[in-house]
Amino acid sequence: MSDTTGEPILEARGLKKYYDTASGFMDSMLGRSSKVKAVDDVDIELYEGETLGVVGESGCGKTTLGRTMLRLIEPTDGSVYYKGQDLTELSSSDLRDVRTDIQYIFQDPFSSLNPRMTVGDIIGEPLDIHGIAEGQERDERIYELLETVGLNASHSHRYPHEFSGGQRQRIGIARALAVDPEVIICDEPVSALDVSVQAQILNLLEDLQEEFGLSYIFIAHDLSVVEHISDRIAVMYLGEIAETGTTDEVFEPPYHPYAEALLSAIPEPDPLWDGEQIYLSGTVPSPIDPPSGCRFHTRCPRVIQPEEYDMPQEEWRHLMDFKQRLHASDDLESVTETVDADDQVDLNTVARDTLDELIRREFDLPMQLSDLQAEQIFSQAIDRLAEENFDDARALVANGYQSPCEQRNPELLSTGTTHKISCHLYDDDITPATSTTGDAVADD
Ligand SMILES: Nc1ncnc2c1ncn2[C@@H]1O[C@H](COP(=O)(O)OP(=O)(O)OP(=O)(O)O)[C@@H](O)[C@H]1O
Repeated sequence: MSDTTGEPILEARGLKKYYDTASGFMDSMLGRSSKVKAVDDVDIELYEGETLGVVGESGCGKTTLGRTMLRLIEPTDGSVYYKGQDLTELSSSDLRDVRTDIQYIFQDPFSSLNPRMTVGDIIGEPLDIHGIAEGQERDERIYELLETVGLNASHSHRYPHEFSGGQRQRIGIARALAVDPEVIICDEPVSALDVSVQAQILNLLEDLQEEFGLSYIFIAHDLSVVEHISDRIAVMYLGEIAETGTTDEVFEPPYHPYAEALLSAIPEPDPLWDGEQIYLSGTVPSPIDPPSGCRFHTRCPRVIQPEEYDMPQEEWRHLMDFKQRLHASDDLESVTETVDADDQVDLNTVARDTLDELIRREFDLPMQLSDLQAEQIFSQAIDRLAEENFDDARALVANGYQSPCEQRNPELLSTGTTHKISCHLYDDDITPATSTTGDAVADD
């Protein structure tokens, strides 16, 4: 178990990585580029001997965070401290020395090993690069490493294609161990493997941690993978940290609504979640133009209603979905894309009331919204859409249905000594229609 009272062994402060999407010289010259905000102002700490799980859906920036921390990718801004030393300020030769202390295990054991090298040379390469051992000593070290990760010394003469996925990941682990590191960043090391093999690799990593006193950052898209291996967890969403705390804190209320949804998606028979699975609207938005305010508001089941409204939470979520679809649509086909395909209505000649019904069906809204003011706005927006006046419909909905969550980015707020959540539900300045207390929020 880690000691989180001392200084972190590895720490990111205000770390940012914005990728430039300009595809060539002309794009750059003409200013035709935009920034992919893959990691956006992230603070995390890794303490000695602990495992920090970093979790989030595909595209949330986990790999970019892991690689930027080791400067395999250059950060755009911010600092990474290893034992107090800022890695972003090191020259490449000083950085090479530090790289023996911090190693990286890649997600895909199939592509991360050079197919033309023997296993012995793959594991021996870091020994050569860092001048750690040569000749007989090098061979012995390779045999020892192979045995440490559960393979045989005789495997050193074989090639990667002769091994299974789990065995290849063991080879990747042996290569990382060769330089006697202190920290290993494990980037989804088991997600390409069968479930039974996953457990073996996780056990191996845990055994190695104990034997060598290693500290891990363990990246995964699934909370169930990090549940047993992590001392602490950071949940990432669209380049930012949504929630962080000890594993127990993250697995218990109060929850960030995103973490809660990930938790509810853990397949049976995990006893930690006994509610229904929470389904999120849509997919992760583009990090080129992330949503305003809280980045999760476009999908959040608990997105806060304006104080003047009083309607069931699900209805409000569906109204927000309608608003977002309208924002991105220029024709009625896109607004009614699901029901339209079923009904084959001619939208060029559709009657206003039929359109009203189609849109309510598309967004699972009742024929009369629970809140009178919200209903009036909806009805006026349908009038405008029936006239194909998209601009006015969009403006009505944009002004009428505004969540406090869209207006400013929530801070990471402490809800316990080590537990932090970035969500306006826990922000005293904002009064949601539902209760603000953690347990009440989590249990309804
Ligand atoms: N070299 C690059 N150039 C431009 N955009 C990139 C680059 N690498 C990653 N991205 C984008 O940055 C965002 C974060 O990607 P990243 O791979 O870090 O996420 P992730 O959470 O690790 O996802 P996955 O689990 O799929 O690897 C994504 O939108 C991705 O498309």
